[in-house]
Amino acid sequence: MLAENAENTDAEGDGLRAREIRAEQSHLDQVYRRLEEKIHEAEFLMDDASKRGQVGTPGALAERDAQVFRAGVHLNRLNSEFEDFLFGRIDLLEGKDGKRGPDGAYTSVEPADGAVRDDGTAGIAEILHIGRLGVLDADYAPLVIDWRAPAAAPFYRATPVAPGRVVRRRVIRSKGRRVLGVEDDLLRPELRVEALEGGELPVVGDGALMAALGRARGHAMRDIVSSIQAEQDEVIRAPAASVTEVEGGPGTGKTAVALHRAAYLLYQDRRRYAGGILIVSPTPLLVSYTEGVLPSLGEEGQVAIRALGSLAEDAPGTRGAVADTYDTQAVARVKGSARMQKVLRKAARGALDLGLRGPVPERLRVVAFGARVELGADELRKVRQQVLAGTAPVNLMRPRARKLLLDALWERSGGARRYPDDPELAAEARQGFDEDLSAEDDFLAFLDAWWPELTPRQVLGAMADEGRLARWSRRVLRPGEVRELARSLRRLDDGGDGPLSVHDVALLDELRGLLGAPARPRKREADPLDQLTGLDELTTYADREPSRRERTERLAEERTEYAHVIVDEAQDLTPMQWRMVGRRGRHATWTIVGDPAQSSWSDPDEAAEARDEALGKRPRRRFELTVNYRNPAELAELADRVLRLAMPGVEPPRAVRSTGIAPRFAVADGELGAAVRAEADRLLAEVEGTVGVVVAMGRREEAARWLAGLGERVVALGSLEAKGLEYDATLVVSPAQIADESPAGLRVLYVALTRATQRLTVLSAAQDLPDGAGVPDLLRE
Ligand SMILES: Nc1ncnc2c1ncn2[C@@H]1O[C@H](COP(=O)(O)OP(=O)(O)OP(=O)(O)O)[C@@H](O)[C@H]1O
Repeated sequence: MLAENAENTDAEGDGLRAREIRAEQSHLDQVYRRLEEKIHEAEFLMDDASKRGQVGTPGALAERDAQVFRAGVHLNRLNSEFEDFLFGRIDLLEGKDGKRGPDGAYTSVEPADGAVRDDGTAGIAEILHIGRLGVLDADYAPLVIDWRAPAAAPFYRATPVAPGRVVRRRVIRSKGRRVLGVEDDLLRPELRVEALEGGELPVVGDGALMAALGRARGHAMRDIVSSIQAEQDEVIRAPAASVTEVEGGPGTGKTAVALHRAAYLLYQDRRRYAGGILIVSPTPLLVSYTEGVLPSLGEEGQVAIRALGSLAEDAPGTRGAVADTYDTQAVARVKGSARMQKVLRKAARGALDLGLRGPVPERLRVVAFGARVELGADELRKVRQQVLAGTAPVNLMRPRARKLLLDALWERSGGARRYPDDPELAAEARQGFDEDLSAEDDFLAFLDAWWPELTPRQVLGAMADEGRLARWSRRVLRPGEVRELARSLRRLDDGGDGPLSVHDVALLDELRGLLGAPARPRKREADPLDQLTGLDELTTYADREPSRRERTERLAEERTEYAHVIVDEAQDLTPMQWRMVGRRGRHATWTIVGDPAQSSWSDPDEAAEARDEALGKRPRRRFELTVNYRNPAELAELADRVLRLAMPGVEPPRAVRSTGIAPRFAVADGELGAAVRAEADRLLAEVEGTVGVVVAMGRREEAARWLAGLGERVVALGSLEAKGLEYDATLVVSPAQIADESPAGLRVLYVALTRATQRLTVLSAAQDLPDGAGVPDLLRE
């Protein structure tokens, strides 16, 4: 039965494989028995705690709550249905010293002096099984080591060149409680080794990595926990402090590494990262593609994966702001530019005069000391300018505006001259004057209308007026840029409501800072602890104690700062987006992954400056990933031709796989839509998994119509949406059109050509100038 799953056709190999699978099965059975015991323990603890009386000192109750919370998290993790709880094993030589770490494993990486005997034989001294969580048996001996524990590092790091104590590395493939297969790598082939169980150390098959890479793709990314490679492992386990920067070409595992690093950091210092880890992704498509990876590693809750277009969604002042539309490349360039800071600053101030919240009064009349006192338009303007000379956020300047208005009214009323010889009486009179006026409805109504509380959306909406925008952006934007920007903002109505683009969101976030957060609406939200644990049937001490509860609510609601920020596809952030992300990590440590050769931003220097500003003076640690795990060599070679045009001199990553299948070149002679559909259909027949059809951004909607009815395995994508994603097969439609769409078009085309794990078809239209073999001009050698 088990042997059915074996891939080895050789009968002897089959027998060996089946025997080794049985051995791992018996270990897995033992692990599950122990897990069940732990689950019962955790359930008992929860049950017991919730039954206990709701009395006691606040300290004791809070401690009990914490215990229940921990047990709940633990229980949830144990109960998760992992596809492969146990996935690895290493057989190790005796270590240099006999010390054991907290997980029960020996800590030494290097073998003891006598571990290899003079005659080239050696004995296995220790076996470690590696899995998603650590499990100890009843005697505290390790049954499974958590993949993030130091003792598990040799599983990922050992190579034949530097094997350390590792003799054999085994990848175990299991589903639920069943072991399906094993694949071994022998790291010390020169030795004759006795297994710990006796007999010669058996070795089954090879190429666990290749087997993993060849499997068909679905619409979700898988974790790579069983086959992380040494250079990737170094990034994942790099110290958390300061900034870790990772560069690598397409398919080198940058996104995968970033996600595994989040899980590693949580394991390493859970208390610190309770402050939250933010992962910033360029598109909602990439967010949904990667979302399942962390839960599969046993981690959720403390990690927020957000698309750039929804980063401001939870912040007070921009709540609900989510991008759902696109800008043209020209408009995106203006909105993303660092120059927008100046324009927005002027807009935030200038918008006070626009009557966005009702007519702006031109004079202020009050009655003081039995007489009418009035400030006219000129005086009001002067007061406004005086207030705006400050640096506080505009909405928070209102108390100062009130104070300066009262000063001016006091002056005008002659109040200052009434008590020339008695400063004490004068001060008292002034206080009475201020109190009387401040309580007057008319004065308050004036203040509301004259210094209205503005929202970021209102100000952004106000920028749709070209004349006004031209005033606010004088000497900053060119007239053509002003026209395009104003036109794009006409999607918004007078109040600023309407569809937002991803670049609008960064502008709103900037305006939020310039205006200051408005007063917080009072509302009861779900307890964050409940969301983490699913413990909603329990009430906790914190629930019953209102001030603590409010504080917890407020913190969760206002989480715009994180303890660690991970930026994926960092090469694409515009300067304004760097500012938005930077505001969320002012006190954070950072991991930044990206590939300059895939950048769709046209001014890399400007973006680099903004990135430096966001990261400040923190020291940086740099890593490079060099192996392409996604594209077969045949497809990578084609993409490299575009890389040479886009970024001459840049070294492409090394593709590790070859399928023997060259890319296909087709030419659309007649109607483009029919050709796209026919080629997509052809790819669907050739691969089991997904097919991505990449078109120029301007063709997205058309393409979706062309493919209608072909089923869920095929998706139409604009070139910029393809970022970070992968498909079994890709159809790239009109390389020339993709390349011509923006100044960074060649790099965007490079992204499109590097999405496929198996097959690639390039479909040319007339503008691609295909040669006799259908190879478009841009892709010829
Ligand atoms: N060590 C590994 N074992 C198995 N699969 C891997 C490994 N490293 C990467 N992969 C696979 O290679 C593919 C590419 O990984 P990933 O998307 O993280 O690369 P990337 O560097 O972010 O690519 P891009 O820059 O093109 O977005 C994924 O399918 C990933 O699962």
